[in-house]
Amino acid sequence: MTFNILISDQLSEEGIYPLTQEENMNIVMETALSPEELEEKIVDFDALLVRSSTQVTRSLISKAKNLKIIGRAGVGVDNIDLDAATEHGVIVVNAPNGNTNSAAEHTMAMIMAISRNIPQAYHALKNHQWDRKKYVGVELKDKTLGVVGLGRIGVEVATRAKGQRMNVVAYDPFLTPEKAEKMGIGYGSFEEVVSQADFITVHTPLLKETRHMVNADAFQLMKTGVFIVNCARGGIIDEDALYDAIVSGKVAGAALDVFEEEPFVDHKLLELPEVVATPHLGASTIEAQETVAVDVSRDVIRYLNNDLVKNPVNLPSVARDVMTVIEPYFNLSEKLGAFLIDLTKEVAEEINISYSGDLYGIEVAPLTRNTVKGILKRHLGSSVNDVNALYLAEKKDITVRESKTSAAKGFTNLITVQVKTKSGVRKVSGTLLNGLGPRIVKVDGYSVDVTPKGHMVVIQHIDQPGVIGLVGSLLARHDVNIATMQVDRSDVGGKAIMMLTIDRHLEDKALKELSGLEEIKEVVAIDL
Ligand SMILES: NC(=O)c1ccc[n+]([C@@H]2O[C@H](COP(=O)([O-])OP(=O)(O)OC[C@H]3O[C@@H](n4cnc5c(N)ncnc54)[C@H](O)[C@@H]3O)[C@@H](O)[C@H]2O)c1
Ligand SMILES: O=C(O)[C@H](O)COP(=O)(O)O
Repeated sequence: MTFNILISDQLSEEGIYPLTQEENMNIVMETALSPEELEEKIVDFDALLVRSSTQVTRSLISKAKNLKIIGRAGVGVDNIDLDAATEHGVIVVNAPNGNTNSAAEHTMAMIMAISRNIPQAYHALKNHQWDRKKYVGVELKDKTLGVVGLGRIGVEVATRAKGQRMNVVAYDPFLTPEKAEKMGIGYGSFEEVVSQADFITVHTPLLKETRHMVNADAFQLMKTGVFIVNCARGGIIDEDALYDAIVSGKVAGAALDVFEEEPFVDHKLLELPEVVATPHLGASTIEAQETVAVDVSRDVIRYLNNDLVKNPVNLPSVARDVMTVIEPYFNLSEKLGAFLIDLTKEVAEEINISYSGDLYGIEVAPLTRNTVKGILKRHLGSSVNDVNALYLAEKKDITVRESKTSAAKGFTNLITVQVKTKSGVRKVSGTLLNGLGPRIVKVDGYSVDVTPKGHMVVIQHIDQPGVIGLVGSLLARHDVNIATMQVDRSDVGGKAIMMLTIDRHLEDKALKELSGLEEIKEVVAIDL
């Protein structure tokens, strides 16, 4: 089988050498495609290799019917819609180590450039101005460098700054006092770090939590005359707030390699003489480009040849033939988790997931992550993904157990999710029906048959004549159309369940009225 590989950003030719050596890889390099052209082109490709310039959007991924892997020749994956990739069963790999050194060196170059006005003085000299007075700088020795984000690059920058005899103080949620002591640096909260520093350099990824973390409030805390460096990601620093802080004299200078919107040719920050800038060159060295391209190329080859990849971003390392089998269950597994946690309305203390039938004997860890993601999303929002779902569950002291049985109670495959909360245990089972897609087939032991999608109402009631009619007419009074209805009971006149799918979200007023009916024990509205 031949695989089509599209390279849509400028990658090192030496770096993609491993790919070119594979007989079954057809490589196309097109680095000037518009987003529309890329969406048209991607249909035929099995792999897409990018740097930071290509925006790998949900729309692009949804058009990429054959796409199996996205390789990011670099670290930051904020240009890739990871959720969309995961949902479509597309694995994302990156090259997290290959450009660390180059980015750290570039950061040091920027710190040096700005402390001694080198770009400004050079520019003046090129314009025939010999001005020694204007470009008096400051020494780095004995100054404090505040490092925000002490990961791969942050550590390298801190180490180099110590070589310049700077004092280093860092903030990173994972930084322990022991690690700081071992590195010979100080540590503190974000506020403590930015208020102590003479130079501040950021090295976090761009996340919801880090977007504009250096904002007007942060500038308020800083020393007057502070220098700001960003060789990580545009958006970590609020550019408007930085502009104001430079104009007001709070910030003496800024060195920027990255920007909120890239690329650009005009930027208001560049009109300020205190700003030095490079066009996202942190990783642009011959060495880094070769290494990152080799790293992603090798992972693409591994994945397409059914081997485990080294640097997966959105999934645990799983062979492609396994992925192909479990991919159809992704939607079902997440929906079961989301459905169940909406049903309980409480925080999970324990999660048990059992896999039966066809799923016996298959690597199901990615499905477990996906289910846990569905459960945690209710309280933690979109910060949960397949990569961090189990980690976050552990952090919240939620026990996650996975089990398998070959018998699937009459179904060819069955996933049962059980959640223990402080009020008790609830469970839901789902199956993937051949050709018909996912179905919820059991809720708390009652049999149902519902597609886990859209707006639902789950009603626990007493099995007696007239209840269905009451529910139907109450919903009709609220202009809620019932699309489907399922009923099951424990025994005649005993406990029963009614599961409705409706055409729109059930408002609180109707929900309250339903809950007020004597025959009804519990009503829950669920939107999946
Ligand atoms: N300019 C360039 O060309 C270039 C080159 C390489 C990397 N980068 C960027 O540099 C950044 C760092 O890369 P890396 O390889 O060191 O990543 P990394 O994952 O090794 O380190 C990131 C660190 O940030 C920390 N962090 C996360 N949220 C934080 C928060 N709210 N506050 C403080 N710290 C937080 C993490 O704990 C982690 O230690 C990334 O944004 C990457 O995309 C830019
Ligand atoms: O995150 C990264 O690896 C850097 O920002 C490099 O991006 P680039 O590959 O577009 O130079």
